[in-house]
Amino acid sequence: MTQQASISGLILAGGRGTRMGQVDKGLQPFRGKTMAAHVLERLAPQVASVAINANQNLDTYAALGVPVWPDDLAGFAGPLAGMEAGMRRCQTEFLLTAPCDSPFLPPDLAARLLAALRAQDAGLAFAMTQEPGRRPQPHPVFCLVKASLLPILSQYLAEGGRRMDGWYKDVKAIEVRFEDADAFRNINTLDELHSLDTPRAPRLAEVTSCLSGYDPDALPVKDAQRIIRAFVQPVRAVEQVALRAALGRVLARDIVSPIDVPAHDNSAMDGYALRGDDLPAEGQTRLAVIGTVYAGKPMDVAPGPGQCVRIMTGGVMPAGCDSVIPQEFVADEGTDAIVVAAGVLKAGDNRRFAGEDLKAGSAALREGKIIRPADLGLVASLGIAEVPVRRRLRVAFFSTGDELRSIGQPLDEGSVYDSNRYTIYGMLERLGCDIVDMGIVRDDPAALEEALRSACENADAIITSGGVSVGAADYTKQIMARLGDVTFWKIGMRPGRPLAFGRIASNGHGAFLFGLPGNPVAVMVSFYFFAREALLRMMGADAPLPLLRARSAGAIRKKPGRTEYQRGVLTHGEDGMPQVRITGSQGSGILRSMSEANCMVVLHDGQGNVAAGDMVDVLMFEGLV
Ligand SMILES: Nc1nc2c(c(=O)[nH]1)N[C@H]1C(S)=C(S)[C@@H](COP(=O)(O)OP(=O)(O)OC[C@H]3O[C@@H](n4cnc5c(N)ncnc54)[C@H](O)[C@@H]3O)O[C@H]1N2
Ligand code: MOO
Ligand SMILES: [Mg+2]
Repeated sequence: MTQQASISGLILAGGRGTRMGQVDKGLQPFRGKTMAAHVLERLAPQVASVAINANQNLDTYAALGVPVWPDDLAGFAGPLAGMEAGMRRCQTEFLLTAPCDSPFLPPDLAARLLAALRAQDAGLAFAMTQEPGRRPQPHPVFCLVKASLLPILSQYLAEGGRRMDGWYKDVKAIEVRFEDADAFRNINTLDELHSLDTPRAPRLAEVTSCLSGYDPDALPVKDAQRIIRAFVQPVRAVEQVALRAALGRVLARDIVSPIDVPAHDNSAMDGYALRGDDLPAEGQTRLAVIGTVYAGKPMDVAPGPGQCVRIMTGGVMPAGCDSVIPQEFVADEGTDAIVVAAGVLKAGDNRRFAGEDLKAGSAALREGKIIRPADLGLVASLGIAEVPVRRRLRVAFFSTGDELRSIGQPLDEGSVYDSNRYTIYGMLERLGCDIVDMGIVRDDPAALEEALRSACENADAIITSGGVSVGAADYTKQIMARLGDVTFWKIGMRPGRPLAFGRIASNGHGAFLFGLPGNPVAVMVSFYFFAREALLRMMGADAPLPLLRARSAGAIRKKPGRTEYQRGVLTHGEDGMPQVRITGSQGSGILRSMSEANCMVVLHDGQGNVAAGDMVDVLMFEGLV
């Protein structure tokens, strides 16, 4: 959806909320954020800017990062009073209103109302729907109005008028039919709100039924990844953060460039700006220097034929000039003339065009991008101080097993220190999640249930390690199954064969669950190849694993029919090409070889033995988020 530069959006949140028991409707939580935030998210991409009309809790609305305008009329005078306040402050030709309790409003609301209004040369256009066999349903608060009609509206209000359609007779008002009646649905009662606010995740069975030959006990890696991808849902809440704080966060909406970058044609070199027509075909020519342009100090001259201007890199090209000759290519003739030889420059050389980096109105960054240093710079180059990002994902994690001890505890016979919580901590931190470390949970059904419920009530996703294989004390699986829609897989891979995946719920809160295997290398491999992508999706980002190809330094034994992940060290061969060798023992409990590795060699399902010199897929650890 393109932004409509001629339209300002206004969210009408100025009511008393009587039907919701005097609560402020726009601030009611719905699917993880306030209703007004939903409306904002849908409206913002359609218009040049959005403001909110509210008469109470102004600071809370302002926290959404947009201007908040109360009615100018006293006493909760209804939606027209909000519209009036909006029209009075509107900087564009049109104002588009939408109520704060309509979180599903159509993504093409602005475009369609504007097209109809223009086609019929109307002053005001509002939405209507008609379901088969029912009466037409007008939706007058979804309204596009010419801001210039303000005096007519103000007069109607001053005379005591309050009805939405009461002033239509004085302006040319038209109805615009939309097909999807649900899109205009507003939520009037708290019950209705809560009944809609249930997760929309599909059932696992619905997802797995789409796979032919689905066998949870022999599931190919690609199928498991596909199921997980189809099942997880992104968090929807958006927050506006200062540019620097956006580093590593996921962009929630396209950033549209408000300006051309660069703003002017400018020089790419320190030299002389000249007219291409003056370049000699043979021999040499003499050009008079009529001034100097510094970067940031444009000069209001237009060199004529036979003239040029000294110019610095970044300096605005003077009118009529289309080329810049670097100063080292000219012969000086004092300070007021240069000599240019034939063949050293083509017309058009060393000129940077206005908008060649970014054109005003084009998307500089796309929604879903994880913001990197270059992106910070790009946004800064547009003069934008704050950006909308998805809220951080909250991930709770714990280790299971009676044999586990925490650092600081004595290591009695048969016990081991818990390392998984540290590797998981590291991987989650690098992903940029908010983490909740829940420690070690004993192999005890009540303790496990308590931990899973508490994780579920406090986080969007849960990661556990251990207890997902077939051992006698592995109660984890029973409890997980009892709390939700969870499946237990044996995946055709090594390491990381057992995996529990699904969604559990407790006291009305839901969370996605990844039950990773306990072995210290298996837990990391399962995280990288399953949980990582899923968590990124939940964060609103799409970041597939960055695999690259390298030559295998030695032979690797590999059975076809399962995916194997081998720890490797990637270096460069004598010919400078990437080359990988496998680290020592590949046992799934041996963390040392994981720590020595800088990458994993991915040997796919169908692949057999690898000979020295064969090319293989490699996943680098460095740079892996
Ligand atoms: N009969 C079978 N036995 C096993 C199978 C199988 O298919 N049939 N699968 C094996 C595979 S593969 C794996 S992987 C493990 C997975 O076991 P669990 O997820 O049930 O994990 P645990 O039994 O709790 O622990 C396994 C192993 O890892 C150590 N561990 C666990 N948590 C931690 C931690 N936080 N820090 C350090 N080390 C940890 C634990 O002490 C065990 O040695 O099952 C195989 N068995
Ligand atoms: O998952 Mo286990 O051997 O694959 O550690
Ligand atoms: Mg076990």
